[in-house]
Amino acid sequence: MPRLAYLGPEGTFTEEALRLLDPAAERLPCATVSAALNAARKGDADGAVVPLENSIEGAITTTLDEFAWGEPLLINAELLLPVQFSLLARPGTELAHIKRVYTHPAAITQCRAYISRELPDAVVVSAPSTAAAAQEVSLPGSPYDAAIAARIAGEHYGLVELAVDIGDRSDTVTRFVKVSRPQPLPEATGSDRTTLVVFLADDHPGALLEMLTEFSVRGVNLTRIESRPTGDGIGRYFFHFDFEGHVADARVGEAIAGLHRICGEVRFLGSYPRADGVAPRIKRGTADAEFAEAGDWLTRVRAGLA
Ligand SMILES: O=C(O)C(=O)Cc1ccccc1
Repeated sequence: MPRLAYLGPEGTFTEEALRLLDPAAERLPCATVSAALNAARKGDADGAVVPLENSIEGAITTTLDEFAWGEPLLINAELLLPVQFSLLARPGTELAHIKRVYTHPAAITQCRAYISRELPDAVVVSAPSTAAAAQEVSLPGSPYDAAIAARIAGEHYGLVELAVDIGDRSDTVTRFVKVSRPQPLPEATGSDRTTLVVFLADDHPGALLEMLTEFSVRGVNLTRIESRPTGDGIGRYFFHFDFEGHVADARVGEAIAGLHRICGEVRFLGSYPRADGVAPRIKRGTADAEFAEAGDWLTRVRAGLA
């Protein structure tokens, strides 16, 4: 039974994602995304489940940066989870008396309209996770009057639900990934995604275009691109890419080998089945058989046989 670290404590959305990804896993709650990933790196856990992006606010930057800098980890599964937020408070609290709200930053950005409409004078403070916020609010001497978290977190920590489904949109989805220390990749399924981090060799006009060209000429469709600061000064960035396909696919392998040739460093972060099951549209000339046939043709040309 694998042991999986996750952003805890009990009752986070990440825990819900973990339970869906691996119902049999033993769960190791951690205080932060970094702590969960380090537990996987050090071997305290076999892997970790962390949030990567959501459909409103985009990337969870702590996760992106951890993947780029720490000891290498490989993503081996992803999950798309619809999330619903509740306003939770100690029994007896009235909406009118809520002055301090505690929750995870991703929940703050996804409940902006509700907060400004219903709690215009409340101070909203960032918590390590939604469940950590609910746990804190449940303490009798807590400086916070309410938490925004999953309904299940309210049940777990003995809070009452003052409002349900308070997200700005009811169709918000968060994408979670399961990672582990480097190990054999999941097999290609025909509906896969690959994730990479790329550092430039040097800054020059067209550097981004050159990277994109490696994908474009091989018919590889990007599903996410993000630039993140390297920390070496203003204007210094590295890049995160998600794209369709598995590294076992010829077009994907050739594209990332191309990036390896022209970039400073390419960190491979895994090929894994897509949660939505969408299969890529293969552009003419980019199927495995066409790459193989072109390779055979080149061999004949080089042998003076063509
Ligand atoms: O804090 C949590 O419960 C998390 O798992 C992170 C998060 C927060 C808000 C939306 C999705 C995930």
